[in-house]
Amino acid sequence: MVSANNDWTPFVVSAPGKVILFGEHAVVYGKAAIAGSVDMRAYALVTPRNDNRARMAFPDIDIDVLFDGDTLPRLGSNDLVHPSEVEALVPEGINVSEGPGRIAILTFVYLYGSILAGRNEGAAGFNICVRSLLPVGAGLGSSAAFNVALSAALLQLSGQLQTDGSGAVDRKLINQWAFQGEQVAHGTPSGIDNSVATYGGFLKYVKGEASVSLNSRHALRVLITNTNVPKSTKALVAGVRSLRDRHPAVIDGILDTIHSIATSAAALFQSDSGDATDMAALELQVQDIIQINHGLLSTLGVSHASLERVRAITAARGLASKLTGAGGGGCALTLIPHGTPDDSVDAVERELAVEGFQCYRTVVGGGGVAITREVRGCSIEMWLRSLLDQQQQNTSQSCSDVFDIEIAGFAAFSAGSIAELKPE
Ligand SMILES: Nc1ncnc2c1ncn2[C@@H]1O[C@H](COP(=O)(O)OP(=O)(O)OP(=O)(O)O)[C@@H](O)[C@H]1O
Ligand SMILES: C[C@@](O)(CCO)CC(=O)[O-]
Ligand SMILES: [Mg+2]
Repeated sequence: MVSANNDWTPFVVSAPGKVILFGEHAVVYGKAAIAGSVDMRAYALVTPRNDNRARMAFPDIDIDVLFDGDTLPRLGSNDLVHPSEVEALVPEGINVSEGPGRIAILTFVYLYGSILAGRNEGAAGFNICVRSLLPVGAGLGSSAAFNVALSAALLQLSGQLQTDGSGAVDRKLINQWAFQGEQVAHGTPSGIDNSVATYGGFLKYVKGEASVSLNSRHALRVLITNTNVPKSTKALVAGVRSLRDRHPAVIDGILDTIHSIATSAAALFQSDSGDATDMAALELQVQDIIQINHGLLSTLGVSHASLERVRAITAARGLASKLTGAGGGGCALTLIPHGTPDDSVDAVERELAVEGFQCYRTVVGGGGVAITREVRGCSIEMWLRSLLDQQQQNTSQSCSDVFDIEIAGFAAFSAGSIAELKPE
């Protein structure tokens, strides 16, 4: 709990990005989807200050705002504000013009007003700085990782996060608030991205139902290709909605087929016996349905020439790819079947790089939201710094740009204070 004299110690919250294997867009209409976490995360560092002000620094999108605590909203449980109506709550003088910063500021103001309302009256203020290893707006759930990290940080500050005997935090509460944050950004998100960022792992998701963890015996190896073509998740989701409004029976048929793809894929992964021959057969079937799912998404109008280029390059080497996330640019996903020679994957990566695309090789699954309050033997800022240095070393060449930006921004953390990011 935050105390009046702000004698709490800094802490770090992190949450992963996600990759959708099957079911994007259809999941918005209550159909099944399959997704898992990726090993790129957003990190929020929270430090105390003594002047009743809240500083939010989001260097990845060039945002650094200092709020006077008294000007931020306090939303009681009776003040029902829909996330889409939050602009009216932003303190005067704060610029919320179009751009990535607009959504981030609106989300912060909404979550601050809702989560901290009435619970931090004695708190003297805090700094929150979020850095992410995820490309922003590329289909890997950067908004969900941001929302989960921000929600968990504010819940922790407000004293609402209960930990059980094993030290695990209340993920359900974090996920609920992160979903509200996603609504500020998208209007009608399905909730799949924030669920993966909260719980991690590899799961089947249906809106409004508890996620089902898929216990495939084999690690699912994928190549993610960022086409670097910017896209808007909100606009793409709205485009599919308008197509469905014009042709409800036709589009519902497509959404139902995508549902069948996701449910049969879930059954396939669940049936994985761990036997190598079975795995090869399973991967062949997964490759088939990757092609079919992409075809249907393309029919929904959410592919892009750059994504088709990724498909052609990978298909020439026998690998199946589909768009992942909202489409319209952003990222493609390629299954790397077990037994694919490393030099084939290297060659594909080189060909994709020639097109100006960026590749990440990863295994689907991994931990969800995590809060680090204490580290033995060093400050939390030093720990974060060395963790990021280590990740930089472990990451393939193609990620280096992302990490260079990352490490440069985090230099301020190792100095021990977020306030040193830029002079106020
Ligand atoms: N590191 C970050 N710092 C601050 N805000 C961020 C950060 N990463 C993401 N965001 C917020 O999320 C928005 C991007 O979300 P968007 O949903 O369009 O893309 P995505 O989540 O990367 O892709 P998808 O939803 O298709 O998986 C940014 O405009 C910004 O508001
Ligand atoms: C396109 C979509 O299905 C996935 C975005 O990652 C939207 C959503 O589920 O909210
Ligand atoms: Mg998003």
